[in-house]
Amino acid sequence: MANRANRPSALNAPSAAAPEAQVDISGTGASSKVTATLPSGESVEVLLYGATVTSWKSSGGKTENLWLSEKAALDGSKAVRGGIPVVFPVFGPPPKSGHATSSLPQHGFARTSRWEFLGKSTSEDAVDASGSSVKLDFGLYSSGLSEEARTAWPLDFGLVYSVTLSKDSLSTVMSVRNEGETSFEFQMLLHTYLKIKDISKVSITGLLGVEYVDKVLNASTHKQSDAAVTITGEVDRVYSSIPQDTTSVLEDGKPRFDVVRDNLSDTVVWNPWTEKAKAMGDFSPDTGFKEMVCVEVGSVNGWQKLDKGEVFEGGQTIKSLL
Ligand SMILES: O=P(O)(O)OC[C@H]1O[C@@H](O)[C@H](O)[C@@H](O)[C@@H]1O
Repeated sequence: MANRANRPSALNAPSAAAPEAQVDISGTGASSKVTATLPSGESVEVLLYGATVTSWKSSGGKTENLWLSEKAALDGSKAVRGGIPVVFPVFGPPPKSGHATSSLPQHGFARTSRWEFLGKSTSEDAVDASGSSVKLDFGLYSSGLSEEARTAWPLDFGLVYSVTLSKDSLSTVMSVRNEGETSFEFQMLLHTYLKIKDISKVSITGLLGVEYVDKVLNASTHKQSDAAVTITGEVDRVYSSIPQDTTSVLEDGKPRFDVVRDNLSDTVVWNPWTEKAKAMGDFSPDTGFKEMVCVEVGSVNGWQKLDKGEVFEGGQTIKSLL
């Protein structure tokens, strides 16, 4: 797992001849964010609140790949509507009672907690000497939780979330460590809002034959029988135990994104469509649902269990294929 001991490193430390990625910290308090830019112009922006990736630009900085609501709260007052909110330790509404997560809000506390920036990694495999990739690490520990979250989930854990920007891809990987005496169970998910041009031209592949729970149809279970998922109304599906690693998003039949899962077997496909979009106060514009689709990788079918000292690591690499 990513190790706290070898960070933080010096920001923008001078290196040999090759140009390095630029890493800047800006803003104050809950609005603090870390921005990394490669010498070739690609960039990523991460709000410390929730360690939420709010922007990822590829093609030399010309193409924004993530959808962010015009009314997303970026001041730490609520979870960000857009980008990549981190869901932990429970996905969706928690079990009503009888589970350690039962007193938590929907999607847990990671997306509404202030994370620590641990630094940019300087190890050779993490930061390409040519400046073509840079890895940023963020940490959240039980000691850093609000009193409310700590009371609701009084377990000792450490999360390290690594965001690696490369020329045409972004990797976001979470490491969960049990730092207490007691075992705990959790779910995690990376709630990625992909920016697309026109939802009517989007198809999603890589899910054929996979079972899913349809939250729009009373949580009934179905099997994906079409090779491509198209979206013509509200969609909220939890695909589980997916054998293939890659879920692809195509626009107009052309590959737009590949979302590659790493040690995570589930994927949620979500689009709120007209009514739900309108009903969300922080979803803007109302027609924004035409320009986004959430493809959310995670471990949300059942629970991951960690005993004392154990670590779980899982994440995604998203490739922008323009
Ligand atoms: O409004 P929230 O809490 O950010 O959740 C947004 C959506 O997140 C998705 O992951 C869920 O499957 C949906 O059911 C939910 O509506």
